[in-house]
Amino acid sequence: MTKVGLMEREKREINAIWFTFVGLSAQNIRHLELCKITDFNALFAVTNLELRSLADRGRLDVETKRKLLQSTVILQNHWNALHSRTSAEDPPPGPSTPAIVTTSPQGYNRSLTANGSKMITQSNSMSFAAAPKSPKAARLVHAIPHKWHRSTKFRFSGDAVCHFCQRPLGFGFLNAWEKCRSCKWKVHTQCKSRVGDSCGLTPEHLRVLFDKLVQENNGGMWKDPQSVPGSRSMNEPAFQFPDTAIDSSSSTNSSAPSTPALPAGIATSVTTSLTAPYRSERKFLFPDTENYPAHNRLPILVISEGDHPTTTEIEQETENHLKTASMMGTVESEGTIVAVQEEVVEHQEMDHEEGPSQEAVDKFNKRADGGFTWERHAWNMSTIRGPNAQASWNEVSIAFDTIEFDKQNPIIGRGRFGEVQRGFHYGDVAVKIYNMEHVSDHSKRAEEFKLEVSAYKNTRHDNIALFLGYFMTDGKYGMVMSLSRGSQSLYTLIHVIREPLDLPTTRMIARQICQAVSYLHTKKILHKDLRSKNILLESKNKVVITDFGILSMKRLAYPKGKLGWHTSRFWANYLAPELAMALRTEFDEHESEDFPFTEASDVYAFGCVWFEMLTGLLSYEGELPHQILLKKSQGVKPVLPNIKCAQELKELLISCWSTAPHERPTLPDIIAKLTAVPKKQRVNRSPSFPVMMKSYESNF
Ligand SMILES: Nc1ncnc2c1ncn2[C@@H]1O[C@H](COP(=O)(O)OP(=O)(O)OP(=O)(O)O)[C@@H](O)[C@H]1O
Repeated sequence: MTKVGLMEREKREINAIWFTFVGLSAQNIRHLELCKITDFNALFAVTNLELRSLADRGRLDVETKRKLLQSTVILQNHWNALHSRTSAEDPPPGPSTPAIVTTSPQGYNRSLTANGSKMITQSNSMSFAAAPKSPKAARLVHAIPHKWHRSTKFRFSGDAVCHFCQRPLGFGFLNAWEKCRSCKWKVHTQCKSRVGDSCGLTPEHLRVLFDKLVQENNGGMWKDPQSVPGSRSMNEPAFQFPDTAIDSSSSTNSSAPSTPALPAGIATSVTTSLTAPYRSERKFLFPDTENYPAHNRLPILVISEGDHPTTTEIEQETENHLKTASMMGTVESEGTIVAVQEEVVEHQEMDHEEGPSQEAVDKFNKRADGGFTWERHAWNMSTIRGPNAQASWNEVSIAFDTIEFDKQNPIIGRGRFGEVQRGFHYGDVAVKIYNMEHVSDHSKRAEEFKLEVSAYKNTRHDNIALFLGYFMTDGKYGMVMSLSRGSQSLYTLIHVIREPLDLPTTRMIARQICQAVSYLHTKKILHKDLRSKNILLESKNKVVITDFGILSMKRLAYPKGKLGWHTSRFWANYLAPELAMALRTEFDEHESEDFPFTEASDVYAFGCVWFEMLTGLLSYEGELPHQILLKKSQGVKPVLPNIKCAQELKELLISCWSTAPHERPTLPDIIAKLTAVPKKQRVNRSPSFPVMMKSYESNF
């Protein structure tokens, strides 16, 4: 590849064109330039958080901010992929040994060719980063120093030009110029300092990358599968790996692409054009890990934007649906026309007459146990069906009109499956109104709702949101529960307020979570959606968990007619690898099986919450959901920043993230470990995302 140096002005222009292409206004771009984001290297040198705060300071609107953040991650992935390809396939002029840490799934470092480089990739084994020397947080920075050496050769010809300034290097001994041993660039000595630490990634690479990305997008909308749900056919391969000439499974000196997943189309074009002579169909895969089989291509996760816009979509659809239904009646699948009002009456009558049918209970049991792990008889059905079942349902039924809703400030928050309102029912309460639109058969909604609520109805634990009752009135399905003071979640505490948690508090909260989930497990209830958002802070010393037993494929697949699964933000971060693999591209509603949730998948999710509390970061922070799914399917684990706490606690985290579910500890084991570790420990969070990786062994 010919190397043409780009002047600073040109780099700046490319940067500006890129931002314009992403959708930033001239004012936004000026603001970023004033903040020293003048070229891609500068852009990549800031963390997501820093970029977010820059965007906030520049008053970028939510949508533009999102585009900026997403496009930066995607661009960086392309950049890394491009670098790993070109450095592997084109040496020279690529860097001879890019210092990339790659580790094996067995948990040891496969290679560490430091070589002064700071390029870091994610690892598929568990390792903790060494204590950072500098507190500067940075995303993956391409910073591989050149290995300059001063040439002493006599130059007979003056034709050769400086790769940086494009002026002749001159001839004879008199002209001072230097050559990089790795990438073979020749530059004037005075130009050397201006080239930067970008050995192996030349401005020409950058130009090609940029051209390709812009051309492929054809000036149109940013083609990110997450932001444009309908932009890609489900029949197309969802993602392609950048081909790699290095097989990391066999090489001991390999440079694995840190983020192998590239959006379809873009990935193909970039890699094809840049590396056509070396193209192979080989995919990057760690040994003994899985990948999505052809029949189960990587699914699309449609993520809520801002708070929960998908809920708004659902509400809109619901409203339209109800409007149409109230005017025309509802056409049932059998062709029967049922007036909506009659249907509501029917529900109300049913509420007080009987519990769910045996068939529904059986189906639910299958779902509750994931259809895989638990025996059907293990479900405690006495309160669902049995001699006293109806009495027990009546006991917890609350008349909707006896709840007073806060008129000033009714909504506490909205989630994917409904909204939570502040109310009064013989005391302050939280009322969660569930969206049951995913059950297309209206006559089955009440039954399905009861099955979901039954998980709450049977629980009494200090660390579980207290269920007070339920209602099913006028097509409203809701649950009344104790109002958590402050209505704050652990997520808000860690990621919004950014309250540092000391180790004793962290351990205490972790223990409470484990005790609550363990209690649920003894009741044969799986949480299925354990996340910091679903852990509410009752006080500084007490948490309660909520939102358990609700999640199902059916819920995530609603609304239909759109591609992909509709999930909350960061849902994929907590998903156990076996669940990620089970997430099919399409939902088949005739299939009774749900996700293979197990106790072990709850343990995996607990590991993620534990990680959040220890580090203040989300696992796989800053990565797009499809990348996370792909990594999980390949056994690539989250990068661990530096954490200074007892080894047992680190090991605990690692064991919770075991790829094989049976290798994860049980919750009682975790509680025992959390209790056993000496109390006087402090957590020193790393201020940054990974800095330099150390092997698993060196830490343990
Ligand atoms: N019992 C409660 N007391 C006080 N606040 C609550 C209670 N239950 C839920 N909330 C708050 O209500 C809001 C919405 O909760 P909900 O569980 O519906 O959605 P979510 O968990 O935020 O989002 P999603 O379920 O889509 O991930 C959250 O901010 C949550 O903290």
